[in-house]
Amino acid sequence: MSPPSNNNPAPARELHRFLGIFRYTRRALELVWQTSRRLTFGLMLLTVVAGVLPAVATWLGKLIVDAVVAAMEVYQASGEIDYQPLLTYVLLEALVLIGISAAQRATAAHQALLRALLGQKVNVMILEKAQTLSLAQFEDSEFYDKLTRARREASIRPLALVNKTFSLLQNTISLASFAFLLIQFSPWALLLLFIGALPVFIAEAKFSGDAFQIFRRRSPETRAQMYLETVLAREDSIKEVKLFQLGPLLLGRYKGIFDTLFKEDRRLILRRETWGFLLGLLGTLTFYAAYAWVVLETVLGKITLGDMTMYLLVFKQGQTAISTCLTSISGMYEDNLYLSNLYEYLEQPVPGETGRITAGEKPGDGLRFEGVHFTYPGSTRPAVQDFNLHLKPGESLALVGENGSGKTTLIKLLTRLYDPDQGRILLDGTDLRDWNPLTLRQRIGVIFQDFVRYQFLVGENIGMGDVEAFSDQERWQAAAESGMANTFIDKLSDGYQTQLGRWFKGGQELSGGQWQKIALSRAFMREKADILVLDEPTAAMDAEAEAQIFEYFRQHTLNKMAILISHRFSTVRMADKILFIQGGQVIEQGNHQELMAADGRYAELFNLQASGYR
Ligand SMILES: Nc1ncnc2c1ncn2[C@@H]1O[C@H](COP(=O)(O)OP(=O)(O)OP(=O)(O)O)[C@@H](O)[C@H]1O
Repeated sequence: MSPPSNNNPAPARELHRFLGIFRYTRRALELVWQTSRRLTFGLMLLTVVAGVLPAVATWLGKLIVDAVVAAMEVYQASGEIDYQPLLTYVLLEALVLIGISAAQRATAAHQALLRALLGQKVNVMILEKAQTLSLAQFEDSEFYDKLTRARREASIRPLALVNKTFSLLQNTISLASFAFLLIQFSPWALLLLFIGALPVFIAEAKFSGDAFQIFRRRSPETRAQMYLETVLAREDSIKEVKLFQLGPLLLGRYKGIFDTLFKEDRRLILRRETWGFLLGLLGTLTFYAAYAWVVLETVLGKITLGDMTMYLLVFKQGQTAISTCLTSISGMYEDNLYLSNLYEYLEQPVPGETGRITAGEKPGDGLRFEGVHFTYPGSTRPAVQDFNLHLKPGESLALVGENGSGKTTLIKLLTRLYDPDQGRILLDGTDLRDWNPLTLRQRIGVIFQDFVRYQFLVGENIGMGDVEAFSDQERWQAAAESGMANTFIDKLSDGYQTQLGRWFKGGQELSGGQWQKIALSRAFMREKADILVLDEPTAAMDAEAEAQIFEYFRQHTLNKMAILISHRFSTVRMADKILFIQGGQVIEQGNHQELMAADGRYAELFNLQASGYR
């Protein structure tokens, strides 16, 4: 926020801030217009019709009363009654009221259709944007807040804003037509109408601004509540919650957050409504002042009885129109504030992946890490330091080291989920940053330790490894054989067509090791990739299965580069090259024999594990 300046007094600044927030109205209108021109146009037309008709009805009311008075006079003088004009006016008024009701229904239908279309459009925009963002952005809690807020609120807000804009337009038209009628009584009456409404308007604007500030400020608490809801009611956490009896503890936290938020809400609601009532009283007082004035003028014979009914109605409806306008404006202000969040998210700068190279300068050179350093955003400790490596096609590499030593981070750098802070990574002699990101990703196949368990068919879960062969059943089977998943898949009720997971009807849950075999098969789908990485996806398998898988993996990757991360030294020993990593740095390297001969950390841990198996 800019510091207050002396020549810009506080109320002016407040007003500027208030008006500035309306800048999203135009964008919301554009969005709605792009969603459906026909529906938006229909809505506009209906708005104008619904805006004019109430004044017409009021005016017809006056004509009816005056015609009644005239007819009564004629009847008293001549004993005759002329029904014709009276019935015509009554019929006309009935038609106008039918018109108003039809316009209201049609508006509701247009709004409902637009809401559905717009909700879908905004959600797709949010999800498409998510595809362009970097992993770092997803891991940034502030950014994640923005995304959550955008998803939660924004799909309904644009239409709400447009509806309010139209309602404002409609009421302004009504108000103009009422003003046209009222000004014939007295311009002062018109002024009175507006002055009466002003205090409520100011209060509304202030309080809706406060409400949004609260909403924005408490976003971390709201997220904490959402998280607790997930933990308390999701299949993957409920096991622990039950067994550790965490329910009351977590529910207590959940309620605690609500109580704090509620106190703040209550204060705001009470202040808002009390001030609304007090300032609204001013409106009521002005109405009755006008009432007395109109009545007096009628008694003095300056206006007719029909005029009196009309002016009173105009004044009353005018007040309602003004207060609806004000509610619309303060609602629009609120919607605009929420939309600002959606646009902040949509306009989040996308990391520029500008590389175009599709073939390296030195084909066949393989992979090189040269003096690579990397620290995670927001962290002070480097996760990778001065890392050097050369891996040639046909070689296999194993990364070993304690938890948190930086192994996964190296893979994230290799796959460009992050870029190094210093140094560079080369593939076939060309910096990864110069490679076309799509070509690069096609050359790499990775299964992370937290691979995704897609709640899809078994075959599709494997097919995910190569989108071009997503539905290719023969390829699924070949990959499943390599990943050693075929034996248990054949025993499933629908084989490769079995639905996995518990989210959908008939879904079957697999064991941890079985899921890992599915993930491995997914890696084997990636036939075109020449760098294959397995980041501990075999931890849940028995040692024999893991050793078998790696043997198979090695045979299938003869001309490729294979990188595996494992805490099992019995498997690691098979690799051509082994790097022992500690604190993001290589402390020992060589093949198994060399490292054993060196008798360092590797040898120590290898012997420790081997003695465990004895
Ligand atoms: N997204 C992240 N943001 C910030 N720091 C991170 C992030 N991921 C990992 N780290 C930190 O970076 C360091 C290296 O983590 P990394 O995941 O690379 O370890 P690892 O060797 O793969 O461990 P493990 O054997 O447990 O899988 C750790 O200190 C960790 O706390």
